[in-house]
Amino acid sequence: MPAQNAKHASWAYAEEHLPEDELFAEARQAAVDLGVPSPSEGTLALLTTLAAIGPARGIVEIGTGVGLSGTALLRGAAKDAVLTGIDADSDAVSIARRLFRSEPIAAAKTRLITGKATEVLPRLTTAGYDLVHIGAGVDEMEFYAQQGLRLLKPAGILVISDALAGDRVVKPAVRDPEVQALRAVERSLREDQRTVTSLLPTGTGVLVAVKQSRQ
Ligand SMILES: C[S@@+](CC[C@H](N)C(=O)[O-])C[C@H]1O[C@@H](n2cnc3c(N)ncnc32)[C@H](O)[C@@H]1O
Repeated sequence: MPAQNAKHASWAYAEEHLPEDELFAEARQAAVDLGVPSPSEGTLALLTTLAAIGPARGIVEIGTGVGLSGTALLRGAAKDAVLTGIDADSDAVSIARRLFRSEPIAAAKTRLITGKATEVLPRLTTAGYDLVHIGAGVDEMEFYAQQGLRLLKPAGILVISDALAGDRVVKPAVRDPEVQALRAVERSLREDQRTVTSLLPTGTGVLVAVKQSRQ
């Protein structure tokens, strides 16, 4: 098998590492009907794993959509965790609310806010959270990332999903504003003395930055 094909086969194999349950399959269909993109299976498994570190108690999510990623985060988080989910689309928020109600782990652990992340984030408590997931469009990506670092406690985890915008970030000829914003945020987090980072090929790319606790 040529190296490129083998690499793709490994990526696909890793994506299917954790089989999805019926609840997620239904939520995926609701997302398709609404026209909201969903995180990949591998991305959801990674979110559950990252939330299990600590485990996370305070979680903020930008772009909760129909609630797949929020549910994945709560499956790994502490029993008394609270997820503050922000989404500008009220239809998506209604579906997320239903999903959280059908998921025993997520019941009563979510605070959903319908609104623009640029307006909601500044109102949240500095150093009050263990994990921030940025799963929304990239119109204000640098602002979201800086707000994320402000919200995190030391050793908190910042996760940006769809960090490779499909496969567009890796193509030098692609220079549209969305791709440029993702390249810029990758560089700024990598160069930020407060963080250690890793860019993973999971799903459509996941950038993970941990806010260092040592000075
Ligand atoms: C890729 S979808 C998120 C999917 C979601 N994580 C899930 O698991 O279902 C992106 C979501 O971000 C929301 N969004 C986009 N820009 C936003 C903004 N500025 N503030 C809040 N939400 C935003 C969209 O309404 C959409 O639901």
